[in-house]
This record gives sequence, C-alpha cells and structure tokens, in this order.
Amino acid sequence: MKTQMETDLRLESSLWVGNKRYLAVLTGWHLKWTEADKKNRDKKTVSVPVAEVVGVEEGRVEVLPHKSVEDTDRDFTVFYVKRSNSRTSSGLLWRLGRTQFTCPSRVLRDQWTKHLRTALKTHSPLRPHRLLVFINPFGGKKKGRQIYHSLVAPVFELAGISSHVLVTERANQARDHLLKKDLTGFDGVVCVGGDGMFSEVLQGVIGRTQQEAGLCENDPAVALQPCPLHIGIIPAGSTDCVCYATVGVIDPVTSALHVVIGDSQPLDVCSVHHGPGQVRYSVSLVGYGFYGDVLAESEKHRWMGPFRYDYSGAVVFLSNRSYRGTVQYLPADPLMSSPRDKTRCLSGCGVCAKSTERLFTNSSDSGSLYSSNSGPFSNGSEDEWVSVDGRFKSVSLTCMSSSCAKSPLGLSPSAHLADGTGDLILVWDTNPLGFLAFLYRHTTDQDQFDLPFVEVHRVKAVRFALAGGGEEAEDSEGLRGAVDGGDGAYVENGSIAGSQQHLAAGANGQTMTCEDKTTSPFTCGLCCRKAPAVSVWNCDGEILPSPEICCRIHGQLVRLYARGIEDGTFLEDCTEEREECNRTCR
Ligand SMILES: CCCCCCCCCCCCC/C=C/[C@@H](O)[C@H](COP(=O)(O)O)NC(C)=O
Ligand SMILES: Nc1ncnc2c1ncn2[C@@H]1O[C@H](COP(=O)(O)OP(=O)(O)O)[C@@H](O)[C@H]1O
Ligand SMILES: [Ca+2]
Repeated sequence: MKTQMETDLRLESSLWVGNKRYLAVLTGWHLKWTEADKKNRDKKTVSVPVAEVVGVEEGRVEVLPHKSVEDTDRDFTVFYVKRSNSRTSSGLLWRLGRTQFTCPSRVLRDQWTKHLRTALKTHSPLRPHRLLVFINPFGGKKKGRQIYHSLVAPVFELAGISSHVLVTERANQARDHLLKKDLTGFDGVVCVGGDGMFSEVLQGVIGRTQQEAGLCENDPAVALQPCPLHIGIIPAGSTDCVCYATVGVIDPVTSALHVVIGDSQPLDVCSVHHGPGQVRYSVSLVGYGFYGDVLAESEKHRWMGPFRYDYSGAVVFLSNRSYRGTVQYLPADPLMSSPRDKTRCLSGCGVCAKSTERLFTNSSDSGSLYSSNSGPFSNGSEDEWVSVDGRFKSVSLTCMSSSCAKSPLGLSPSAHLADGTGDLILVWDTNPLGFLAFLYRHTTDQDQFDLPFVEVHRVKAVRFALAGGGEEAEDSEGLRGAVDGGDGAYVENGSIAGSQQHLAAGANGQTMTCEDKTTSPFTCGLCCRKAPAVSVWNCDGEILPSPEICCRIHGQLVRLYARGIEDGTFLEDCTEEREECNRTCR
C-alpha cells in the first residue's frame, strides 16, 4: 500500500534525454525513465533507487573530471550511482552516472528538481551533511591529497556535503583530534589513507565515545558504547584491507559514493588489551609470529612503499621462525555459523542480521573474561575457555575476512563483518614448504584451512601468553635469555621506526640494545643469529609493545559508510521495490 508521502512525491512526465523522448516517473523509492518511442522494441527502463541518487542540479551540468555548468531554463541533471560492468575484483565498481533531462517548461523543471530533492531527504536519513576529513599525505603511494581533491571532493560537493579537511602533519594527529577537539555538527569522519590511517580514526572515534559515555575503555570487562559517528574510508594506502573487505574494490570514487548516499555497514571491533590501561582496537588483523615479523621488518623499508610487504614477507619466510605460546579462546556459538561453512558475508548478510545482539551485555558474563584485580590470566570461572599450548608459525585473529588485493578471499573467507565474532587461525610449526602452501592458498580459492597444521575457530575472545609463564627465553632450545639481550622480539627504541639500531626485547619485557647496529633483526649477525623466542603482535599494522595480550570482540561497535560486498548477480534480476528488497538493492 502506498503511503500519503509516496503519493505526494509521485511525478510522471514526458521528458527529453538528448533527442529521444522518455516517460519519466518518480515514485517514492525509484526514479525510472523509459523510451517513449513505440517503434523501438528493445526499449529499456532505467531505474535508479532514490537512495542512490547523488544529487540534482538545474541546467546541464558535468562534475567529473571537470565541473561545467550550462545554466538553461528547462533542463535538469540527475547524478546517481551507476554500477560498472567490469568485474575485476570481488565487489562492484561504482561510477557517477549522469543523465540530463529536458522539460517542456521551466515550471515542470522546477517541480522535478523540488520533488527529487524532497525524495532524497525523505529516503536517505543517514546521508551526511557535514564531514571531518583526514588525509594522510604519506600513505601508500603518497597520492592521498591528489585522490581526495580530484576524485572525492567534487562528489562531496555535488551531494551538498560540507567538509572540514585536515591534511595530517604527523602520525596520530587524526586520533588526537578525534579524542580532544569539538566534534559538534559532524555526521561522520572520513579517512584518506590506508589501514593505519583507518586505525587512527578507529582509536579516536571509539575512545571519544567511551569518554563521553563515562566508560573505562581499558577495562576488558566493560561493554563498550557503539559509536555515533560513521566512518568513511577513501583508499589511499598500501594494503587497504578494511576498504577491500567492506566494499569489495579499492576505488576512491566507489568509496566516495558510498559516503554521500549514507550507506551504513556495522563492523565488529576487537579490543586488544596489552598491558595495564593499554588498549588498541582492531578490525582486520591481530597477528603474532609471521604477520608480526613481516610488519616489524617492513617498517624498516617504508621507503619501498607498498612493495615493502612483499619484500619483508620473503625475508621473514626465509627466516623460517616459529614461536611458543599459550593461546586461550572463548568459542562462539557453533550453531550460528562456522569459519569453514564456505559461505561469504555479502551485502545484506543474514548471519550478521541475526546477530544484532551485543555480546557480554551483562556484567556477570563479562566477568569471566578477566579477573578484575590480578590481570587477564587468572580468573575463576574458566569452564568455557579452550586452551592450547605449543609452537606456532602464526597466530591470527580477524573480525572479518580481511581480504585485500593480494588475497581476494582473505585471511578467513567465511568470516562475517558484523556477527559479533572473530576467527582465530592457528598455524602450528611446520616445514617451510607446508607454510608456503598455506600462504600461497591465500592467493587462490583453495582452502587454506584444509591443511593438517592449521586450525580455525570462531571466537568471542582470545588470550595469549608466552609459554612457561614468560620463561620462554630460557627454554630448552638453548636460546640466549632476555637478560643478556639475546633473544626476543624487537622494537626500535620503543617505536619500531626511527633508529637504525634495533632492540632485543626479552620475554620479561626488558629491552636491550642490540650490539650489532644493523638495520634489521633478520639480517643481524649477533643477537638475532639464533631465532628469537618471542615475536610481536601486528594490530592492524601497528606493533604492540607487549607479547601478552587479551582480546575481546565487540559486535557492531562502529559503522562504516559502506554496505558490504555486493553480489552482482542479484542486482541484474532484482525487480523488487527498495523497501521489499533486503539484499544488494537495499
Ligand atoms: C606466496 C604468496 C604469499 C601471499 C600471502 C598473502 C596473505 C595476505 C593476507 C593479508 C592480510 C592483511 C591484513 C591486513 C593488515 C593491515 O592492517 C596491515 C597494515 O596495512 P597498511 O600498511 O596500513 O595498509 N598490513 C599488513 C600487511 O600487515
Ligand atoms: N602526516 C603524517 N606523517 C607521518 N605519518 C603519518 C601521517 N599521517 C598519518 N600517519 C601514520 O602513517 C601510518 C601509515 O598510514 P597509512 O595511511 O595506513 O598508509 P600505509 O597503508 O601505506 O601504511 C599510520 O599509522 C598513520 O598513523
Ligand atoms: Ca565478525
């Protein structure tokens, strides 16, 4: 049944597009136009959901690549989302579609533009009006500024968005701004950069929300407050995994269009507690062993740009390391889904829709996660936790698939963006060829979990401790202990980047300067000649200072301007009206 509002907004006229006459109809949910010439048997209707109309302008207007306006009386131009046919990635590429209509009179033209604008306001409640934009000028190939000004700003302007743009001058500036400055009036935050830049924004937005709610975010037992500000990602980094896994393509125009139409994709976030009062948030990868070592190595080769990860991946692979540790995890409900069920989390995902409830909503439940007074590894009710101890090539936790160009299906292809769980991937120590097969499978559609030395678990929380209560460095393999600066993870003067000299970090947290002042612990001939006993954690591209951590997944803590990966097949057949279609055509 049609509502009064839909009836009021309905408009039907005969309009011209170029030299052809069309019957144009605006219903509450769609703008459609069909060629009126009866002789044309193949006449097709173009149907654009009102929610995907970007803007309406009087006259004959163009925006990309350059703006031009021909101010005529009887014309109006509609800009909308147009899906490109090229399927090179997992999702659909969006382009700015444009159609110029000519009306029989100025009065009718004004009626069309007025109705369209009213329809936009009515049907897209989450469209942003004011955005705070952070650009990292040094991310990826250092093209952040150019990407924003040439491809994104014109689309924002067309949609009537006012943007406050800050080009960062230092790391953590965006995070600090979000934590401290006045954010009144902003609907969302946009970051132009890579996963590291997104991570800064994530820390800022979550931290600010908890501050304002009077919650102690450092307490792993606290159920965090969901964030009111939406986050948009314009990809301009190296891995761009968060963008790839939530949109399916790395394309600034596609991402800008998701922002302007106010798409909303909830996202699970993992809080990683790595010391008293120390918390970081992750959405893509919390990884120890291989992924930690790759990140640590890659920081020394930032000058290589995105290639630093390939180079470092090879160096770390050749170093053939494994690490001892105790991993404990709290399994998620196996009836909901499984990391091996071969499903994909796509736009309108049913598993995520069913999981809108937050985890650990009551405090007695969360109390079993950590003891309030004696740290994360001692508490009373431990029944549900599973504990494994051994030597691992890598331990990874991801809240979503973590797909990226290198791995189009991702670290965990069946993980869900917003189901309140994460996937824990344990790769036990194995021979280099076995590990290479595991890595290689990430680049194909072969199942990387179908290997005897790999386990995957869907979890709500994870804890990691060095095996033997931190005595790892003195274990039976004759590695030199932490005290003489021998074995262990490495941090560079506490911050990884910077000094050429690296530090050897002992299992007990002590750090000692490496006697050999080489640039890399992997090529160091002294302290690192023997394999270190302790790796580091890679938390969305940031190195954590402590190897002992506990993690908890917070279901749907933030929302992105995205809609999940679109399954193009449905779009082609979908004839549903927007309100009836809860899949791709939302
Ligand atoms: C034989 C071939 C081996 C290929 C292995 C491919 C596995 C790729 C899995 C990548 C998972 C990426 C998860 C995302 C991590 C980002 O947060 C982080 C930081 O990204 P940024 O530099 O900020 O864009 N990047 C890395 C590589 O650690
Ligand atoms: N102006 C700046 N100077 C130096 N570092 C910055 C600046 N702005 C942001 N950063 C930091 O750069 C790191 C990498 O940024 P990112 O945009 O993710 O690029 P990439 O994907 O190439 O790593 C982030 O951790 C971020 O904190
Ligand atoms: Ca998830």
